Amino acid sequence: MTLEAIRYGTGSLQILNQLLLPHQTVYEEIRGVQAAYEAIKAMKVRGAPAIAIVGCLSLAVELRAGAGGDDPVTFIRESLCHLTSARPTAVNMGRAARELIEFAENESMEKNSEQLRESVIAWIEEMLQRDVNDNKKIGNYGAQHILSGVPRDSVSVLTHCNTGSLATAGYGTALGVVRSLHALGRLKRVYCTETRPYNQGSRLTAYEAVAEGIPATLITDSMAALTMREMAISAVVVGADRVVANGDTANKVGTYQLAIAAKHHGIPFYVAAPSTSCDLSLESGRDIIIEVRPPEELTSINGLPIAAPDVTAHLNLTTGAAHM
Ligand SMILES: CSC[C@@H](O)[C@@H](O)C(=O)COP(=O)(O)O
Repeated sequence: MTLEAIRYGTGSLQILNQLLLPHQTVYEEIRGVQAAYEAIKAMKVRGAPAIAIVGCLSLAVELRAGAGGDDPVTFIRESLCHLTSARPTAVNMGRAARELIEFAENESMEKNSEQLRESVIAWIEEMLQRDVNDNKKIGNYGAQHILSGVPRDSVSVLTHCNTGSLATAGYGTALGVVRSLHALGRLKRVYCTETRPYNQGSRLTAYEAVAEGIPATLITDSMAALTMREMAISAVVVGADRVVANGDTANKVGTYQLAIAAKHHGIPFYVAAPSTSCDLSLESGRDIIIEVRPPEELTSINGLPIAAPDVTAHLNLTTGAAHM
C-alpha cells in the first residue's frame, strides 16, 4: 500500500491532513491558492517537494476555473510569491515559482490568456510525475551506493523526520532509499527518530514503514548517537529543505547533530534530495533563511501544555548552516 499525500484530478485537489495522522485519515479539498497557503503554513502538508507540488497544483485548480482573466501572468506571479512565503526554508516552492513565472512570461508573448492558462496547467501537472520518477531514481542510486560498501550483508540505516510518500508526490527521497533497500531484500532495519516537536518520525515515517511492512524501530531523538554506536548502522540518510552551492544543507532541526554524531562514529552520512531542492544562487548555508515557528509548537502538543507556563522557548524548525 502506498500512501497518497496528494490527490489531483482535472480541476480538483485534495491533500491528506498530516496533522491528524496516524489516527485519522482525512482528505481536505484545496480549492485554490489561499487554501494551499494555509495548509502549507499549518503543516497539514509538509516536506519540501510536496509543498511545491501542492502550491503549484492549487494554482492549476484556479487557472482551470479561469482565474487571472485577461492578465493571467500577474495572477500567476502574485499567487506564486504568496505561496513561497508560507515556509521559507524549503526551496522547492521558490524554485518552481521562479521557473513557472519565467515560463508564463515567455508563453504570454505568443499565446492568448486561455492558451497560456492551458500551457501553465500542463507544466504544473508534469511536476507530479517528474517528482515520483526522480524519487525512484534517488532511491535506486542511494541503495546501490550504500550496498556497494557492504557486498553481501543486509544493512541498518538511520533516518530523520519524514521524507517518504507523504513528503513528496510518491516514493520519497531518503525514505525512498530505505524503500529500495527493502525491495532488494537488503534492509535489516531502519531506525527512525521521533523528530520533535512535530513528531514527523513517530507519526509519519513509522506509519509509512508499518503500512509497507518495512522493518523499523522508532527511537527518541536523544537516542541517535547511542543507536549509531550500538546497532551497526551502515548509513544515516536524510532529506533536504535546501542544498546550496558549497554543499551546505538545511533540513529538519536535529539533522546537524546527526551529521556530527555520524562523523564521530565513522558512519557515512547522506543527503538524498532531488535537484529541485538545490539552490545554487546561495554560496553558503549561512545565507539560508531559517524557519522559526511559534514557541507554542514546542511547549504544547495538540493544544495540551507540556512545559512550565511562561518559560521562554525558542523553536528553529530547520537546522542552520551545516556542511555535511
Ligand atoms: C522529501 S522531504 C525533505 C525535507 O523537507 C524533509 O527532510 C524535512 O525535513 C521535512 O520537514 P517538514 O518540516 O515536515 O516539512
